[in-house]
Amino acid sequence: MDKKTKDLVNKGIMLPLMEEFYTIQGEGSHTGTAAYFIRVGGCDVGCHWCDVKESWNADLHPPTLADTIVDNVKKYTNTVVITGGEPLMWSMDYITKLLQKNNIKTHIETSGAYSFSGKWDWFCLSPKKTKLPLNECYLEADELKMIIHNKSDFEFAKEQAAKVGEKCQLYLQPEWSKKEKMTELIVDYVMKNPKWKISLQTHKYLNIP
Ligand SMILES: C[S@@+](CC[C@H](N)C(=O)[O-])C[C@H]1O[C@@H](n2cnc3c(N)ncnc32)[C@H](O)[C@@H]1O
Ligand SMILES: Nc1nc2[nH]cc(C(=O)O)c2c(=O)[nH]1
Ligand code: SF4
Ligand SMILES: [Mg+2]
Repeated sequence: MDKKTKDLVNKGIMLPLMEEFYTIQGEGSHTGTAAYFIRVGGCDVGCHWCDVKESWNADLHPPTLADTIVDNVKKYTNTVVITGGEPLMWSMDYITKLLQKNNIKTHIETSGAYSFSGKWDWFCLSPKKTKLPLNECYLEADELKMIIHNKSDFEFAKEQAAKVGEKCQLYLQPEWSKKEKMTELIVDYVMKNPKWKISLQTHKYLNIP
């Protein structure tokens, strides 16, 4: 990467773009809502069950101007979900300001493991044991989405819920490869602990991106 491109990526004016697609938000609070997804490359949180490991190496994804991405979004809808990889590895200030200037609602999917940036209409925090969220990210969470891969993840979910604000919505989502067993446990847990709700990866059941 030349120096000029590197500089633009550092400022968030360009982002390593893995893919962009118009689909239905499959998870969490906005499940069922049409949204344009922007998947940014780069992540070193290292979840062994991650369903987009191809995103991890940022060098494999071409630096793309945020202005070009926003022009694409405008053709489709008024809600964007920025995901990854780990979007907060990059400055989200430039792209989110530009999106909001164009009356596009900005949603993020993040582990919260990197410093907060951006202006968000919806902040979905999905903490990981391997690299915990920074305190500044807990404060921003509108939605806490805990992935349940084994029984001990319920205890981790409880600990993480103690760190978010009162208005934050709480979700338990079965890890896809363990979904039969974990969904059953989550159903039982939610009935006993009704402040939690269940989130399913509905796009995978629908066979859409
Ligand atoms: C691929 S991640 C990208 C955003 C960010 N790195 C994060 O983890 O929040 C998007 C969402 O998918 C969830 N996820 C990833 N792999 C999953 C799996 N195998 N089963 C269920 N959810 C998964 C993550 O926890 C996160 O909420
Ligand atoms: N339809 C759909 N909904 C999603 N919600 C969160 C996703 C993600 O990978 O961040 C995702 C995704 O990849 N597809
Ligand atoms: S933090 Fe997100 S993108 Fe990174 S490995 Fe975990 S699930 Fe995958
Ligand atoms: Mg996904």
